[in-house]
Amino acid sequence: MIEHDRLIAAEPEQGDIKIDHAIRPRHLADYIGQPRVREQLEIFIGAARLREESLDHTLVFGPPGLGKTTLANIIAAEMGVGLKSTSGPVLERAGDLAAILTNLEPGDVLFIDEIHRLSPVVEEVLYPAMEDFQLDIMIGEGPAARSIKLDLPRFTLVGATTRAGLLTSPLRDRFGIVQRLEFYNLEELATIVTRSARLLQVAASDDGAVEIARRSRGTPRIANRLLRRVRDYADIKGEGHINVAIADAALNMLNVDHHGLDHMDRRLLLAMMDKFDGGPVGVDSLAAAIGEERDTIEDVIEPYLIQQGLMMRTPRGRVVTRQAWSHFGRAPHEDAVQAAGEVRP
Ligand SMILES: Nc1ncnc2c1ncn2[C@@H]1O[C@H](COP(=O)(O)OP(=O)(O)OP(=O)(O)O)[C@@H](O)[C@H]1O
Ligand SMILES: [Mg+2]
Repeated sequence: MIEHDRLIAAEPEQGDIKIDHAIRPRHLADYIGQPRVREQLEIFIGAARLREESLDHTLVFGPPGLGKTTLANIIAAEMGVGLKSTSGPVLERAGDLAAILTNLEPGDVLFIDEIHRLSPVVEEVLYPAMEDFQLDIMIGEGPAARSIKLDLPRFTLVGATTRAGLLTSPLRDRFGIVQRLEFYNLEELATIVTRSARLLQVAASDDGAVEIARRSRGTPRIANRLLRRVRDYADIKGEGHINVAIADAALNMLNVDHHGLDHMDRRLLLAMMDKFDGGPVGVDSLAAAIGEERDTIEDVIEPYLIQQGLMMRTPRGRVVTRQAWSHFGRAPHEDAVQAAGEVRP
């Protein structure tokens, strides 16, 4: 079962959505970690409120589950304005975006998730809307076609994407504020687990929370999901109390290793070692070897492994590091280690 549904997948799943409303932070003060993002937004939001203006358009990027949607909601709440949400793939035609734009109230936040997936025609409509708060759209076809211009209320566009590099540069240039979310450290994740446990009325010791945090891949969504699974285990085997022993036993049972790596991570690293001698290997070959989409590797799996120093991107392709070989108890392949630019200790 666990082999199919990826326990530590960073994308939301059904169970996440159910408890999400209970634990999702609503205000900047409850948003744990990301100190640089929080500090900047506090200033920008404070200044915009002081001047009674709308906040500049804001782009938030980072791997799945780090808190982009949460941040969009917080921005609207802190500005005291409404939020309308949509996403890149949903907006198929220019008219879809026009309908949303003409429905905005002054000051509203328009949240566009997966903004790198907007179609070019929709992007064209977005440019004058962002820059001049004008809707400029063609209606009808052939000789009867005409262009109409409408004034829009001032609004704040909040765009979210897993990789800023996927945005076209005219779109990226139209954001006044750009925030990059980083993986969370152990202490921050433990604070998130403790907070969620409190809100869900689960008894968790500090060391139990730390153990869950350690194995959460730097990602709050995964931390909250592991907390739920460990709670189930604790209900049956630990009289409802989560401590370090219960957390460890539950996570071992769930196949999440001490590094927080799951079978997808392991499969990727093992394929690099076993099939490609540790690399360098191109991402497309790697995708074919493990039967995953290239995008999944680039957006979901690889960022954390790179951040943890288990693999690297080099101009010649991906390589595993010395640390990865030792994680799996193997002798490093010296060519690969050299390709990673690592010198013999
Ligand atoms: N800074 C934070 N402090 C506390 N909890 C957080 C924080 N960031 C995210 N979370 C929790 O993690 C969950 C996932 O966050 P969110 O849905 O905002 O991620 P996302 O970046 O939008 O992911 P995706 O790329 O899949 O859309 C939320 O339900 C929220 O409860
Ligand atoms: Mg989201």
